[in-house]
Amino acid sequence: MKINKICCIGAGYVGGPTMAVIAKMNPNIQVTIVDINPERIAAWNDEDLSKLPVYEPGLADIVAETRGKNLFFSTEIDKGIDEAEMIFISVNTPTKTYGKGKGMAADLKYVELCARNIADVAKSDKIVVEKSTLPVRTAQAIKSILHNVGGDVNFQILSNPEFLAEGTAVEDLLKPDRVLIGGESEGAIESLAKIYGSWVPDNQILRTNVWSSELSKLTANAFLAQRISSINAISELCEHTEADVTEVARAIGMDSRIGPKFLNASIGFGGSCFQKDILNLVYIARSYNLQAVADYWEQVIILNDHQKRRFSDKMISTLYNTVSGKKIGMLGWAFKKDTNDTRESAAIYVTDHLLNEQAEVAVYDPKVRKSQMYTDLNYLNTRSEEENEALMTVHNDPYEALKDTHAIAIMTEWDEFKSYDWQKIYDIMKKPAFIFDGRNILDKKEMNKIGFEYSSIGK
Ligand SMILES: NC(=O)c1ccc[n+]([C@@H]2O[C@H](COP(=O)([O-])OP(=O)(O)OC[C@H]3O[C@@H](n4cnc5c(N)ncnc54)[C@H](O)[C@@H]3O)[C@@H](O)[C@H]2O)c1
Ligand SMILES: O=c1ccn([C@@H]2O[C@H](COP(=O)(O)OP(=O)(O)O[C@H]3O[C@H](CO)[C@@H](O)[C@H](O)[C@H]3O)[C@@H](O)[C@H]2O)c(=O)[nH]1
Repeated sequence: MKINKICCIGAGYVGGPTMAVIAKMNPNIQVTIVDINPERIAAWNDEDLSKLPVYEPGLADIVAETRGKNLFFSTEIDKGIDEAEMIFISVNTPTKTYGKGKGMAADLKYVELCARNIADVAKSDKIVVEKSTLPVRTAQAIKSILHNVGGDVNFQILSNPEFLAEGTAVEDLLKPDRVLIGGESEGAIESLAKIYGSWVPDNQILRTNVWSSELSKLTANAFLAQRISSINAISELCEHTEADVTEVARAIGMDSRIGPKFLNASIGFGGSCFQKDILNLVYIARSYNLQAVADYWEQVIILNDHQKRRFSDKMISTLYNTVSGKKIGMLGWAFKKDTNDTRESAAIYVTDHLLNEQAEVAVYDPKVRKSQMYTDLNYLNTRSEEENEALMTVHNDPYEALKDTHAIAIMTEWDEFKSYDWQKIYDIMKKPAFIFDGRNILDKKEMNKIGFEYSSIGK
């Protein structure tokens, strides 16, 4: 099928950047991104590109180049579906917070709503592409909905999971390691492959069956997260043995079978994907009664929770077993650098733990909005919104946040933190001045020379 018009349902961290790059690389295809959230669409349409709802290096330039030409953002979902030959479903698939599978399974209600919406509106044949991360065999459910509600319109369903990482989304989209397309219909697969083919070499466009494609996405995230939990487990052992986790990571990473990437010990992984997708994998394994498989992958999450917890526990024990009434400066709230996304960020959990111990937390992050930080904390429901506002302050200036603090916790590896005037920071802190570097970004010797009590992960 020749594709002239694409519609993407979901203008989020995946839909926005992915479609912007598809539009840039395919100037003859009209791409419309639709969403039920009018504020989000208004932000994507904002003249002021600094107000785009997703911050990603390089994204604003691509939006500036394509928006209004062949890239459009709209709340008119039905119109978008009706006009397009190919529809991407790129809505959120969070962990269920209710009912069967609560806390484990992916909540597919938004995906199902999209399928029903497409079935209701479509008057001509469509290729429906699963872009959201979905449990293996979801395409079956989408197919069943489309075929049972959709009259005599012909639907082809493809799985095309997205592998971009936040903070490097544009780079990842422009130079993907691979593009994965799972499907039954060769024609539909090739229609989508042609779109990617305008910038991705054909040997990097992998064609598989639908189920392999769906399962590969969960598996890729499980393997990546497993590497982080593995090195984080070793980091704790390093702290007891005078081994240095950075040296260990370098030593093992030079084995070409292991490779050097994704071996940075940290405060624990965050982000909207790893935890959600592994919990989903565990849930799926249990649903097939594969207990050993489920237990194996669940351990990745258990270790990650342990890593976050032991970081705040170590802060408290080092600060003479009490942080009550002490001001703690927190550098970074985003789950990693170069993004404004805070979903599942370790900073949220560490702050909550410190507030339970009656600390006062003063936060600075270069890209995350104050309102988002309070939303994240309030979502945990640990204490009232008023209490959270009284105990946690948010600052636009890092030096102001760090003034009169007893300790600093580095939660995100933002580059700018490395170039701060650490002598000046030392001077404005209470003494002894402690730094807990959850990202291993500062130089221990330099910090000790200034006078800091410095501790990091796995050293
Ligand atoms: N964030 C990432 O880096 C990333 C990377 C790869 C894959 N994924 C997967 O991609 C999917 C989307 O993730 P995201 O981070 O973009 O989510 P997101 O929450 O940023 O965006 C989802 C958007 O979908 C919209 N939406 C929900 N239901 C809708 C409906 N019925 N009609 C129209 N719009 C609707 C929401 O309003 C929201 O704007 C998830 O399945 C996620 O697991 C995410
Ligand atoms: O060596 C490392 C690498 C990462 N992290 C942390 O792990 C989390 C996730 O990082 P990253 O994977 O870079 O970002 P995401 O945007 O969550 O991307 C992951 O999740 C996406 C959503 O499914 C996938 O598309 C990507 O391929 C996959 O990398 C962050 O908190 C990082 O700080 C570490 O602690 N150590």
